[in-house]
Parts: sequence; structure tokens; C-alpha cells
Amino acid sequence: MKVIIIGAGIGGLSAGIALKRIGHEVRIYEQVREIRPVGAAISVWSNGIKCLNYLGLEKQVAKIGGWLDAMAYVDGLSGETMTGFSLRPLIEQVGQRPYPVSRAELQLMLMREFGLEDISLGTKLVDLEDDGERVTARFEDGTSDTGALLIGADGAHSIVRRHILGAAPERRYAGYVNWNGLVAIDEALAPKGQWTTFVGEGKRVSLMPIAGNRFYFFFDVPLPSGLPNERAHYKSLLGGYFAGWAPPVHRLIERLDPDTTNRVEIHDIDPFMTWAKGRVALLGDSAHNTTPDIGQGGCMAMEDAVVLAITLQTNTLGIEDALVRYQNRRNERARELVLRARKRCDVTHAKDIAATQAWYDELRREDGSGIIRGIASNIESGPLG
Ligand SMILES: Cc1cc2nc3c(=O)[nH]c(=O)nc-3n(C[C@H](O)[C@H](O)[C@H](O)COP(=O)(O)OP(=O)(O)OC[C@H]3O[C@@H](n4cnc5c(N)ncnc54)[C@H](O)[C@@H]3O)c2cc1C
Ligand SMILES: NC(=O)C1=CN([C@@H]2O[C@H](COP(=O)(O)OP(=O)(O)OC[C@H]3O[C@@H](n4cnc5c(N)ncnc54)[C@H](O)[C@@H]3O)[C@@H](O)[C@H]2O)C=CC1
Ligand SMILES: O=c1[nH]c(=O)c2[nH]c(=O)[nH]c2[nH]1
Repeated sequence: MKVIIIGAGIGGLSAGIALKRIGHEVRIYEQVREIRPVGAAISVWSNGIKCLNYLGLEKQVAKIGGWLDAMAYVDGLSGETMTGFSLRPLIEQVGQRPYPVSRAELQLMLMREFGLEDISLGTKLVDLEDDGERVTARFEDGTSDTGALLIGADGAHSIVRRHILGAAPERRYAGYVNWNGLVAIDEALAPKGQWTTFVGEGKRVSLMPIAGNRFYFFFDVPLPSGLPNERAHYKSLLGGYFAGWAPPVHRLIERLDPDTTNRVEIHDIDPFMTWAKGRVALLGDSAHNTTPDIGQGGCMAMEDAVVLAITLQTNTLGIEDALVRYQNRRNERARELVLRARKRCDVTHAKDIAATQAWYDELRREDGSGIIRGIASNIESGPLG
């Protein structure tokens, strides 16, 4: 059967690989001419890695993955470690190591595995029509294509979502700005095999190892939306926001390259349960746009891809029926994680200063088991356990 996928992000490519593996003919249409992922890296937690393993990418993802053995929270102002612990018990509990990876390397791995020849770049969907037997996608350049079903993996600003819901839901500003990028690993910043997060004043600075001796870094600062975005000022702005913070934070600000640093105003969308209509369904951020605060947006897109393929393969009452089953297997899980991320976002970024102070106090008492329980539950409640 011919499947059309809109969007060559993590979701669309994972779905494309999964659907090809069960024998479908798949074509992916992507609006941009050159794929330049927003964001430097991504932590793919064990539930996402299990999906990639299932798609046959076990060795390839391990090659681009950072080696994460430990985790620590550090008081951003004093530089004192609040809690530090091994992630070995998490890995043993869930059966798979998580891998922080460069987005560009993840994207390239997925594109190659899917097949570059089956991706049309520079082709933007502008309209679609489902006549009950076939779906026709129409593109900005005047071309069109027809398939038995269409998957809208077209991200947070999805056009396909408008077709499904009949309206565009509002994106909600989460209240903070995230700057992220890559720097060379140096123990003067943080220990190399550790995910280190400096916290204080409702702000945070985080460093995670990825392959190639690099740290993925991000800074979060609660700020109004719509402030000017000028690369030339990133260092001085961050220097000001983190005035009085410990020396490794200032070392990181000195070393970051503003030309390759990304600035993102963080948004999410209230969860909604309708992801399928006729022969069209949503997948990834188009279906569930989350804040990144539990590192699960991309992982959920991979889960969607695996569940979509299994559902289409194992149900025989027709495409429309299978797409509703896919929706019903995924929407509750996605709702739960979007709301969990929103809650963590609010605690981390001082929406209510007393709750944030209580979290800082909790971190000082933490031996790792509470945090591992939280992360493991995000992982184990996924479709591959
Ligand atoms: C700062 C930040 C940090 C994050 N960290 C993590 C993390 O650590 N772990 C994690 O799992 N997730 C993380 N995420 C979330 C993750 O980035 C997303 O969930 C993931 O990229 C979604 O993939 P997607 O394929 O659904 O959408 P996208 O990556 O947005 O891809 C959609 C694609 O569709 C294309 N497109 C859109 N409209 C059209 C159209 N009309 N026609 C053709 N093509 C179109 C776009 O150009 C794009 O390439 C983070 C997000 C942010 C913002
Ligand atoms: N159903 C379940 O098993 C779970 C439900 N929840 C929901 O959250 C509520 C409880 O929340 P909390 O007590 O705050 O527990 P939590 O699990 O959200 O957080 C506990 C600790 O783990 C950390 N943590 C959680 N996920 C993380 C991640 N991905 N990366 C880094 N650190 C992470 C938090 O910062 C916190 O310090 C429950 O009432 C429930 O609604 C949370 C986790 C598990
Ligand atoms: O920007 C991010 N914020 C987080 O809170 C987080 N957590 C995670 O695993 N990855 C990310 N990325």
C-alpha cells in the first residue's frame, strides 16, 4: 500500500522506516530544501532507544550516542553538589541505556535508513483531500501525490492537524527561553560521563555528553516571550542572567559559540485526543506538542511510529479502523507525558517559588532513587515497556 508522510523530522522518518519494514511503499514530503534541525542535541531516553532498536538501528544509534553513567544536580550559585548518583540502577531496571545524541547525526541516520531517494525536499503540503478511498496531497509547487493513507508528521505548526481538528489549537508559551548548543567536553565544566544540571533562582544550566567528546548544553531562563533574538548579545545576556553563579557556568558562557547556539521560546499545546480522521492521522509533535522538560517529545514520536506500524499490520478491518486504534493506543500516554512535562516545567522554572524551593530542598535529600523512579516510570509506561 502507498503511504504519504508529511515531514522528515524524527517522527516522519521513524514512521517511514517502520512502514517500509512491513512492506509498504512510502514517500516522505518535506517543506525545507535543506534539513537543519532546531536544537543541537536530544536525549533519547530508553523508551525511544527501544523503538530505534526495534527498527533495526541498535548499533547505529549506539555509535552516535553519548555515554551517560551518572546524574547530578548542583546548586548553581554555590557550586555545591545537591545530589549525585549512578544511572546504572535505571539502566538495569529498564533494560536499555539512554543515549543523548546530536540532532544532525540522528536525522542523518534516520534519513539514510529510510532511503534518501524516497524523500522529496522543498515540497510543502498546502492542502489535502480524502475521498474515502484515497488521499491526495497538494504541494505549494503545484505538484500532488495520492496514497491509501497520509500521516501528518508535520510538527508543532502542523497543517494536517487543521484538517483533522477543523481548527488550529493555540500553542501555549511555557514561560521560559532555552539556549542550547554543543561544546567540547572538559572536566572544568562538568564530569564527562555525567548529566550535570546547575539549578537556582528558577533557572538552570545543563550539560549532557554526546558522542565525539562533546557536551550538549542548555540554559533555561524564565522570561517574557517576544524579546529580541540577537546572537551578538547571547553571551552578555547569559552572563547577566547568571551573574553570581558558580565558575563552571561562566566558563561555559565564555566557551559557547553564539553562531551555533539556538534560542528557543518553549511552548506546548493542551493535549487533544482526536488524531485520526478517515485515512489521515497525526504523529509526533503534530499530535502532542510538549515542553522538553522530561526529554520525551522525540521519544514519543518514535513510539508513535512503532505503534502505528504494528496497528496497521495486525488489524484487518480497514485503514480507517486501524488509524483510530492507533490514536486510541497513543493519545492517553501522550496526554500524560505532556502534562507531566508541564508540571516539571513549572516546578523547575519557579512558576510558584515555594514549590521550586521545596524541589531544591528535596534534591538535597535525594539519593537518586526518587529521580530514577520518575525517569523509569516515563520509560516503562511506553509501548515497549
Ligand atoms: C529545546 C528542545 C529540547 C528538546 N529536547 C528533547 C529531548 O531531549 N528528548 C526528546 O525526546 N525530545 C526533545 N525535544 C522534542 C523533540 O525535538 C520533538 O518532539 C521532535 O523533534 C518532534 O519530531 P517531529 O518529527 O514530530 O516534528 P519536527 O521535528 O518538527 O518535524 C516536522 C517536519 O515537518 C516539516 N513540515 C512542516 N510543515 C510541513 C508542510 N506543510 N509540508 C511539508 N513538510 C512540512 C518540517 O519542516 C519538519 O522538518 C526537545 C524540543 C525542544 C524545543
Ligand atoms: N504514574 C506514575 O508512575 C508517575 C506519575 N507521576 C505524576 O507526577 C506526580 C508526582 O510527581 P513528582 O513527585 O514530582 O515525581 P516525578 O517523578 O515527576 O519527579 C521526581 C523527581 O525526579 C525528577 N525527574 C522526573 N523525571 C525526570 C526526567 N525525565 N529527567 C530528570 N529528572 C526527572 C524530578 O525533577 C524530581 O526531582 C504524580 O502525582 C503523578 O501525577 C510522576 C511519575 C510517575
Ligand atoms: O531542553 C531540555 N530540557 C530538559 O529538561 C530535558 N530533559 C531531557 O532529558 N532533555 C532535555 N532537554
